[in-house]
Amino acid sequence: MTAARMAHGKVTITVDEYSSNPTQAFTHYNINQSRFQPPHVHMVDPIPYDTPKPAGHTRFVCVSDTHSRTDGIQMPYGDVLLHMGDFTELGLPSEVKKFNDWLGGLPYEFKVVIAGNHELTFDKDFMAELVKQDYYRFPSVSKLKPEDFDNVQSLLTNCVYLQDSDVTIKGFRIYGTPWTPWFNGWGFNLPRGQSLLDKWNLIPEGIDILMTHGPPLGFRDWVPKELQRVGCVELLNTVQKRVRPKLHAFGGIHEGYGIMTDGYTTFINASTCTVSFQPTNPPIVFDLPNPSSS
Ligand SMILES: Nc1nc2c(ncn2[C@@H]2O[C@H](COP(=O)(O)O)[C@@H](O)[C@H]2O)c(=O)[nH]1
Ligand SMILES: [Mn+2]
Ligand SMILES: [Mn+2]
Repeated sequence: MTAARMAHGKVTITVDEYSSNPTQAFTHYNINQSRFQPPHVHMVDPIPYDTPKPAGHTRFVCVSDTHSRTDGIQMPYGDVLLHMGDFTELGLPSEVKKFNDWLGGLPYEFKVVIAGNHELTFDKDFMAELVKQDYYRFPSVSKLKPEDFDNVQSLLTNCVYLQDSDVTIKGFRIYGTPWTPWFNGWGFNLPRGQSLLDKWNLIPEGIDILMTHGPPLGFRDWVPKELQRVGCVELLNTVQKRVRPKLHAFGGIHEGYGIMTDGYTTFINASTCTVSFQPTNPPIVFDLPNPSSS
């Protein structure tokens, strides 16, 4: 049992028995529940950029994992830009400034950004540990003085930056969070299981759009070179059983670029960079009907 409806109607997610082995979790839930195959899930074709936006809709432009390689990206028409993290290589202030300048030149009415594991300077606990334990792993980051990065978020003047927080834009409630399962000890890494679930439990019900850096289990989370599923099981259960956003946008696994749906939530892996860090995957546009109160 990974989700229970309590007496007051609230759904509580608990740690899945397969949490620590997502490939095994995928196989188990697929064999026993067909959870990741039709009719429960489908691939979705991206809409062409010249598709007219339906009346009463907002057009979201999704990008992720641009890794300081924004120069050649052709950006399509839209209302709101969503960037799901890894906008730099190492979170150096110079990279953040360059990214912010790029954002400033884009025509969208709103731009919403979260960090990924590469935005090292945005993770204060990571920076504190880096100085103590692993001085030579990221020399250019270790060389920074605290005053260079203490306020690195403030360099993002051309967007709304979300970190375990939400914003309402054009009536859509959007929540953003940077955490991913531990992998090689980068920023915003946490162990699978309760540590990550504690972060997902901060996501309020009633969110329309969820932005995470990494994928949930089973949705655009396949790493071919390792024949592994690497999505987070607790994130999937939180999305499908508790929060139920209309759109879950992420990146993180560059090879997983693409769109799927479970019939209610659309899952977009918008990784711009390929596995070889070439920024060649086009931005993905997605139209959502405006919430009725806006
Ligand atoms: N087996 C896993 N591979 C992973 C994981 N997270 C990322 N990756 C691989 O690295 C690239 C690039 O990721 P980045 O964060 O360095 O930009 C990604 O496309 C995967 O191939 C993981 O948790 N497990
Ligand atoms: Mn990346
Ligand atoms: Mn990443």
